[in-house]
Amino acid sequence: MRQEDEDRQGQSELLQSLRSKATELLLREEWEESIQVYTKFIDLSRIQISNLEPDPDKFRKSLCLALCNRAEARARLRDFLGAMRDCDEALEIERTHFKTLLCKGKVLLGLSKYSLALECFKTALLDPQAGGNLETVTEYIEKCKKLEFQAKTGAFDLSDWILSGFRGKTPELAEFIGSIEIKKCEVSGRGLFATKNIVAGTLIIVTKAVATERGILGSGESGEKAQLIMWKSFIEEVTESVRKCDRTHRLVSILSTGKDEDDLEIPDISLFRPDEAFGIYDDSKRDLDVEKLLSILDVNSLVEDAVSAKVLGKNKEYYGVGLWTLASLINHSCIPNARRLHVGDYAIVHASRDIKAGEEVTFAYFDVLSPLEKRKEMAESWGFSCGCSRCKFESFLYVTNQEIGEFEMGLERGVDAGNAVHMVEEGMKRWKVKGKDKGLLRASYWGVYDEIYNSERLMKRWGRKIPTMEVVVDSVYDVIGSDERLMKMVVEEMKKKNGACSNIAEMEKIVKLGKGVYGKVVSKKKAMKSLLGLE
Ligand SMILES: C[S@@+](CC[C@H](N)C(=O)[O-])C[C@H]1O[C@@H](n2cnc3c(N)ncnc32)[C@H](O)[C@@H]1O
Repeated sequence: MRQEDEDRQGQSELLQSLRSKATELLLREEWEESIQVYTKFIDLSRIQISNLEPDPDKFRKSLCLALCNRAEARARLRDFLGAMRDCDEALEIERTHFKTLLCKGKVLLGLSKYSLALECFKTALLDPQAGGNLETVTEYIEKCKKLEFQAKTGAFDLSDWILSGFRGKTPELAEFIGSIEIKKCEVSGRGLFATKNIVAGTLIIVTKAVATERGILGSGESGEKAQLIMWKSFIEEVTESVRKCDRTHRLVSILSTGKDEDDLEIPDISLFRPDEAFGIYDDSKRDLDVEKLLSILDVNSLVEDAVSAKVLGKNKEYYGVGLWTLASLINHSCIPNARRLHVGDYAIVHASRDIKAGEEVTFAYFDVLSPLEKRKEMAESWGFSCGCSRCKFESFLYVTNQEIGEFEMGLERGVDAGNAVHMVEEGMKRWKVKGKDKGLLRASYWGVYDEIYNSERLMKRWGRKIPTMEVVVDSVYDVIGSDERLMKMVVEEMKKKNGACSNIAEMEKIVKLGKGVYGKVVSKKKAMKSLLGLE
């Protein structure tokens, strides 16, 4: 045998063994290792092709398949950009390579690029291999259409999942940006502002996490330790996502570190739209400033079971922390108008009461059904001093009315809740607190209102001297929007009076509160009733 032929045979055997090894690793789901072996195979194949072997087509075909398989492994490791590059190279070799088109479509779906994904799946149908996989491709096509519709309209429907008791897979959602823009905010840095009137319950954004981490926290020292471990993995995950994707890097580096907020850039909202996103192939890996990233995570990470959020599905059982870039531009207010709903890795931000065009969209970082001093402490632990109009109003009221301080001291000594509510209501007449502002103080002293309306004994004694629960709930809703505690109070009252059924006006009120807590995510009445705990 000639030396040349021997070399060729040697190369061919080497390629053969690399391919078998890589396939085996892929089947064993050892993604990193299979990528390494496929890379060796791909490099060697390229050399063979450029050496103008007698049968370059044979090499091209196997190169196409190897690229496709490496793309699959990269996608599993969430290296979407690497996967996209492999898919594109494979498709240059074979324009309608079925497996590659399927993989590219799935990657594009992962990047929330629904229309491009749809094109891929439609092209896949042209391949003869599609015949045996028609059902899979058709399912993907339907999914792309559904997500594209959600992304355009903001119409999401979780009814069936809710009615099934959250069984099965968590629904996949589209990313959606409603009628909002990013503007300079008077209070601090930038914020999100409504560009149109937004009705309570309307979805404002649906956004996928850069990273999330969940776990079960015990109490005491072990709980703290578990939280530290979770935080460490969360930081690693964010670092990884930022390192792998230039777009994520860009979006995360826009976020506030809590310092010099007034000098921050004001990005255009389109930067956050996945379909308009810049260079999905541009992954010029940047050095990460670790200190900056840690400050960003400190200021912007959100916990899923926060007071202004609800978690649906199995994640409810865990403590979860995550980073949602667009939601990170939402400021805190003690008179918030929005809330979050967490479904899988998505955060759904919706109006918790009507929002006027031009108004800033805000949610509560901490419990705003608390008195001013308590709120100040909580804001401080978040690293800022709250500049909202409610804090300004209440600070002024405290300075001008010494009585309020004395009343609060009485509360600390454990004054009877009925007496306390009566004192606040009478006090508001002397302090000239009128109209909507009454809701602010009722929200501040919600604890005693809650106690009295939940106690038959106290209601018998004080009921006639204080406003009705409905009046108080309405006035608190007007200023802080819907809240689970308001909703539950009205539901319980209705159940006490009429059993599970109610008159239309009461039911409408409960649904309004429910939409404010959960957002408009159901089309079926039964599903809303189940969320409200009425079924
Ligand atoms: C998650 S960021 C919110 C967006 C931020 N304003 C920006 O420009 O990126 C949280 C930071 O915003 C500021 N902030 C949010 N709500 C505030 C409020 N009610 N009063 C004062 N500062 C606030 C604080 O500096 C806080 O650390």
